[in-house]
Amino acid sequence: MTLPAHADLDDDLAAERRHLAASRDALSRMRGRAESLFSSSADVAGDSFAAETLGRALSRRVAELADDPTTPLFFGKLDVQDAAYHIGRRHVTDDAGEPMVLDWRAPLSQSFYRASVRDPRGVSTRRRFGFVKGELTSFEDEHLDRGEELGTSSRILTAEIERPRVGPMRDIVATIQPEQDELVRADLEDSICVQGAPGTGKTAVGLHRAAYLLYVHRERLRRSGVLIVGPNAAFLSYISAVLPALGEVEVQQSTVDDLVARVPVKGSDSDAATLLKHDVRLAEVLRRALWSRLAKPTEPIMVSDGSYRWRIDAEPLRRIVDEARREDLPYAVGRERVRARVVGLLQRQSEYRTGNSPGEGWLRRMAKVAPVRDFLDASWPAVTPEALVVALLTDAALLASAAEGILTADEQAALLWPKAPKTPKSARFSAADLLLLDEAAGLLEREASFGHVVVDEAQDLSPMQARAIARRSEHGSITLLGDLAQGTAPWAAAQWQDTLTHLGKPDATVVPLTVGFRVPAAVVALANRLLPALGVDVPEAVSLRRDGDLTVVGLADPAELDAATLVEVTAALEHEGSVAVIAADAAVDRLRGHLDAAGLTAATPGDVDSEARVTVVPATIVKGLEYDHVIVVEPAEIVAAEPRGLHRLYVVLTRAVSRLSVVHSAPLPEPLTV
Ligand SMILES: Nc1ncnc2c1ncn2[C@@H]1O[C@H](COP(=O)(O)OP(=O)(O)OP(=O)(O)O)[C@@H](O)[C@H]1O
Repeated sequence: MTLPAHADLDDDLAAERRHLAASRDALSRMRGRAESLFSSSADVAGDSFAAETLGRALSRRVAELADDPTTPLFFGKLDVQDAAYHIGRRHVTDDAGEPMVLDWRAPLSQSFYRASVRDPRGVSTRRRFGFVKGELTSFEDEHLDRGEELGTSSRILTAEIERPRVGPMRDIVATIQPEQDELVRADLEDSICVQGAPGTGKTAVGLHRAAYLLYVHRERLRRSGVLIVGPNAAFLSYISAVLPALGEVEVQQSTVDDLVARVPVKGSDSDAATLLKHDVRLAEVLRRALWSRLAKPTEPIMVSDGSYRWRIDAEPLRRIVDEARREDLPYAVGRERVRARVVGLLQRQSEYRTGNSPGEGWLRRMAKVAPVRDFLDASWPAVTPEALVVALLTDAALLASAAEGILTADEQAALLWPKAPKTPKSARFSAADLLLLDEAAGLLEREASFGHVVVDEAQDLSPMQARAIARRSEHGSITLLGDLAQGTAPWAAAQWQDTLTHLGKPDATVVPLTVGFRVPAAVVALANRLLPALGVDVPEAVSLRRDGDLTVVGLADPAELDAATLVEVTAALEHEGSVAVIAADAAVDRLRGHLDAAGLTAATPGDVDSEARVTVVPATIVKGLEYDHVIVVEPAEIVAAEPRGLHRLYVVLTRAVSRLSVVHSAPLPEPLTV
């Protein structure tokens, strides 16, 4: 890289700062215009509905144009032929509508992420800016036309990756890497599955992909919606600021549990029942139980409309039911189809007899008369998801016939409730029952489909959870993000193909990410010792980070654990950045109490606004999170706490951005000691 003379550098920097100041002014004028439109929207819109719609659009626009003074408006510049383009978080135009900053998602901006010496895409110079709290402080040029390319040795990239973490997750628009960019900008039609070791940027890629797709397919995706699914509330709040920072304020973020929460959870299950309810075989059992409700019509329908009597024989009724069944419609839709065809037959008889077409009112009345209703209730009875699930879990004979050849007698016994509720509505459903209810609802009626769904930590999806997501992405595409080595659920996937099939996207490509941006090499090396014991075939991560520290504190006496943890926490607080104590769930309260007694009030994960620098995190909810300094307390206890404890430990050990301390009194789990 050639360094320009000092004076030129200073001139350049001064010019860039002027451009930044001018862009900030321009953005503030754009926002001012949007605000004044917003405040007058009630006067210009014709009616209250239009005013509301317009008002919503404009207030969204105002929110999108918010300027965060602590983040730079642009982070890069491209010289392409004779023109220069600044690349930033959103478009900024001057009063004449000329671009001052290009949105990072614009087609031209792609070159910022992808241009290389081998494929310069017309770019002669790429400039990256260094910022401190929104102030432009430096830049770094790559003259691609002179064969200069920094790749991952860029000083600005390194600084960004090594920057201490505080608060919630931040966007990575300034430093998206070429292999990440390919995923971010994949076509809306493409469903992709990203297998990546811890800290390779899967979450970051998923969120940026959502923002990118919303930019390119704004209208379409605003109508159908974009959904982000994450493992728990703490994780969702950790990532919640990323999309708004990119100007996207309308993306729904949810856990799978919340997605299917049609009734409150009041009951619980045995482990065996839980496993079964997450098992894909239950989908078929439910399907059979539902359709077994159909009964062949044996009686004719006789209807009188006041003037005439009509009759439909059992035979044509049987035909109607059989035909509708063959059409493979959702159950409730099929029922309405049958009703409409019966009314159609009555209508034809009426036309034949009277020579006139009956009116709308007559048709509506016929659809509801008692004989038609009775016929439907007998041969295609109405049912709610609650009623179907309760029937299946309380009626041994129904379960036996629906599960024949699918579930063993023991499995059926594990599912049956000891006592039937008074009514389906009063049933005490468990968390796993919600999946059955959702499956049942999907058999009855089609779910509205999102345009795109991003699923994070997807290795933990059970088949039935995957099906719940499939129903919500039937007409859209998905981005599946995960790491088979981090699978901790009892049903965690051993290979992606099964999950993709349950998601209804068997043809999605599985793309690996292997460059680690979080965990320092020394810590990765420790965690990787667990990999052979995890029973999955995944590529190891290669850490970009050479810095970082690993300390192992072995104690003779378990009574010293808390005090030793406090010593590590106190030492960690000497450094900048966040500190987490991660321990087996059962040890969390004890450790928190000990820190508290020493005057250190720790935050809980998910409390992103907390002032506290130390967070005590139960091992079971630390997935997806990261902290500068992590103190892992008693790994053996974390492993012993659950069947897939080694996988959990792998997750726990890979949360550290800079430093990891392991404090233990029990022997370290075997794979770590080799
Ligand atoms: N291109 C990049 N530039 C700068 N930072 C990056 C880049 N890619 C990822 N990071 C950072 O690396 C860290 C890890 O990223 P992320 O959480 O997305 O990884 P992950 O693969 O989802 O990890 P896990 O498997 O543990 O959930 C984050 O702090 C993220 O901001």
